[in-house]
Amino acid sequence: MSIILSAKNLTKTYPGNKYRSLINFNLSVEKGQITALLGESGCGKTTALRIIAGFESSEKGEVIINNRVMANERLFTEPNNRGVGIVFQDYALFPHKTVWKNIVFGLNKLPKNEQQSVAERVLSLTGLKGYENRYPHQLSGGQKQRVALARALAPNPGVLLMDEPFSNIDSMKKNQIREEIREILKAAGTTVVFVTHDTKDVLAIADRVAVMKEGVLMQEGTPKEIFNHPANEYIAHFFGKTNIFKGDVVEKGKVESEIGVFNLSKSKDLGKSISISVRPNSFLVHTTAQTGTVPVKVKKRIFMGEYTELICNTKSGFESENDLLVHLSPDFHFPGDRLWLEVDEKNAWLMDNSESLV
Ligand SMILES: Nc1ncnc2c1ncn2[C@@H]1O[C@H](COP(=O)(O)OP(=O)(O)OP(=O)(O)O)[C@@H](O)[C@H]1O
Repeated sequence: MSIILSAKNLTKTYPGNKYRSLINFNLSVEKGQITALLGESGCGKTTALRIIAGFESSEKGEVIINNRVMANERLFTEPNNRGVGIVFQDYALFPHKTVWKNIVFGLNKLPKNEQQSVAERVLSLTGLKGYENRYPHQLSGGQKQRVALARALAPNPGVLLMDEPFSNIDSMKKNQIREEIREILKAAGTTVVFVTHDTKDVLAIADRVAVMKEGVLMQEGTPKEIFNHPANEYIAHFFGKTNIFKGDVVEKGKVESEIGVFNLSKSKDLGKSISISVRPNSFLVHTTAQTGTVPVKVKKRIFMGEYTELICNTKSGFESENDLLVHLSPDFHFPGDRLWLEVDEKNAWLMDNSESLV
């Protein structure tokens, strides 16, 4: 697979700020891949996207697109010469131009007949045939987004950059629109980097995800890898609900904790503290005490449709302040407020507490 986009050591301090908004940011994106930059507000994801697009400069490092160095310490290529398409958060459609005119706007270097065939291709790709003569105000949010996408795809960009593409779509429609967008992007074979703070966007459309915090890319991988094997507690929490238990390395390769004893593949110093992440649906749940189980007291049951969320107290004596989340099938009935939990080795993910950056 060939690398279409590579960002190396991008670093940014905005004028007047005492902190760096982006710190040694590295990313490689393969052809046809959809990569998400994920993180909470202010973590630097838009800054990374804007540097790749050429709307901001980096203090050091370089941006390479399609084997061409677009920016480094000596050179800077303007955004319109980078071969990137951009879909802005607010779509930035021209309000007084029809859908058709919005789409052909960036094609003015092509002869008229080619403009026509490209526009027809992207209209059909984005399911907008029949809407050519409408104005943006005559479209739904999802349709506007597809026009923005059609306009960005029309010049056949090497890389498409999207800033929070689903933030203006109401939540009822989001799932359907995410699926449509993924299908369009995959059908076009486009290489994409998009920014989001919503893990649901990532799980629905991304092939890979880069999780960021305070200007640093902390972990990069497939959504499944990051969900199952987060590098640290922050990522474990960010990527869906989880329970964190503390454990200690008691002998070489063994971690002892409140929720059980686990094997550790990497060698760690004796006495070292380890965090154990267990997703709420990963417990084996018993209604009676068994060896190797931990008793919990159920404080609250919340019906969530596909599952029931239990909020429990753990630790012997039930005095812990820490809530523990358990997801059960709504059909799982149990009398009273006591359950016994067990964690299978394969469902426990052990992390070094040092938040070491991967
Ligand atoms: N033009 C600017 N001037 C000064 N500081 C800025 C500028 N743009 C962004 N910042 C700061 O840089 C940091 C990262 O901002 P950035 O917009 O990249 O974050 P983000 O992760 O995209 O956040 P959001 O999800 O809220 O858009 C923030 O602390 C922000 O206040």
